[in-house]
Amino acid sequence: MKLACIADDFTGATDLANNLVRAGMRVVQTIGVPADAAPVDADAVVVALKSRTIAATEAVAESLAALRWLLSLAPGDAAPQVYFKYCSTFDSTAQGNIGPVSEALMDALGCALTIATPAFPDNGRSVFKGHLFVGDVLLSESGMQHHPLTPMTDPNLVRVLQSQCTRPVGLVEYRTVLAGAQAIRQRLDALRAAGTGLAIVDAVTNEDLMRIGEAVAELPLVTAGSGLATGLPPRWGFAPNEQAARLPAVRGRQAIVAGSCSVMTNCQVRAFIDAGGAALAIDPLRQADGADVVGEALAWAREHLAHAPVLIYSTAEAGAVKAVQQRLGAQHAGELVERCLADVACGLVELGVGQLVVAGGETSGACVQALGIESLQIGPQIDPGVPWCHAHSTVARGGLHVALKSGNFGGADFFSRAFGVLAASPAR
Ligand SMILES: Nc1ncnc2c1ncn2[C@@H]1O[C@H](COP(=O)(O)OP(=O)(O)O)[C@@H](O)[C@H]1O
Ligand SMILES: O=C(O)[C@@H](O)C(=O)COP(=O)(O)O
Repeated sequence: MKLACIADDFTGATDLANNLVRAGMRVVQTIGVPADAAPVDADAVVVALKSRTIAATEAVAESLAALRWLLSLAPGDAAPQVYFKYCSTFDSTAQGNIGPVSEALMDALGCALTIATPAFPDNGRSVFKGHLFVGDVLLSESGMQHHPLTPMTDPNLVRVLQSQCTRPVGLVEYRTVLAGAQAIRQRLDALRAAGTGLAIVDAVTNEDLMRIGEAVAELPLVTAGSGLATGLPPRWGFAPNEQAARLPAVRGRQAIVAGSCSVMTNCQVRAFIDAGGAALAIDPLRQADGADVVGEALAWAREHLAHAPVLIYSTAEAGAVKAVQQRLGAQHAGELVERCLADVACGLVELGVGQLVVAGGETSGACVQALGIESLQIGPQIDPGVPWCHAHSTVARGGLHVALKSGNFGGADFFSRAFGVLAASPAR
């Protein structure tokens, strides 16, 4: 194993695994920390946690448990590089968890300095002078300022990360990144010598990520979005390999469950409905008042599933989310809706759904856990950062194809296009 990865949510984990697979690595992705330490035959292992929005102390404990399990797979001198994956929009709360988890991993690995590189150019995330851009706008103007759980109101990542860390946070500026791997290494050495613990690294293009990937070969720990994963595999001689994308043959009905309230998911829900798709909205306030929202949704789905994909969604615009949160509290509203959509996902699978798209990171975490999925095999990419996967599930006898879509990923027609991509890709 060359790379031991810990991802702070489930969509992020498949995003990372997807980039590694496309770069030619054999990847095993587990859901949570497995109970045993059976040998794993893979070049990279990704442990998916649901630790992005939980208390920082719990996120640290879970991440360290994942680290211990990963390192137990590779005893002796062959220590893999450790990769802490978080969101390309640096999603975090005022308490963390990017800073506390990064520092705990540094302590555990005896790592004096690590990098923080959320850039993912294929999805329009770039970092320049420490500021994160989503497409053409700053993070804080991208819609992420309204995120239900992790509103991002400051685009200056040095400042954001510093507020979560005890160690000093520095910056590797773009002109250094452009100058190449040696210049980046020298800058990192200088920062380490000056006592800096974590360095935000500017990156705008995939070539930048290649240079950074080469420069960080000696670091025991890197922290990043999934973009950096494209820059690491060439170092070990891996090259792109399409064979890695073959999954078992498709079966079953098609459904989408959406709990993301991100700008792009709102747009995708609208596009699906405008194209005549069968869609049903979940009302969190009716659910809070005790209505059988799950039962109603499944009764509706039973009527529509035979004909085409169905969409069941709680996705709403910022104003509507705020109104729900004012009545229920942000945390409680989030948990309530996640529980509801997880029950809906299980019910859909019991109704014969074999191809399931879930939109939203926390939502995916809740659904995947409820479906009793322990590991995922990565298949063909639908859009950058979102692959189809295949999983064994305690609810789906015969296996399940799932696509876990990060809130802001995918084109506007993602929901209608996703199933065609799966049908068109050669099966194993
Ligand atoms: N209508 C709604 N009102 C309030 N909260 C909601 C609503 N719909 C979804 N949520 C919650 O918002 C959060 C969205 O987060 P997530 O699923 O990670 O999406 P994203 O990928 O966009 O970050 C979840 O906790 C979800 O339960
Ligand atoms: O890095 C990314 O942007 C994604 O992999 C990711 O983590 C997105 O999180 P959600 O939007 O919460 O799904």
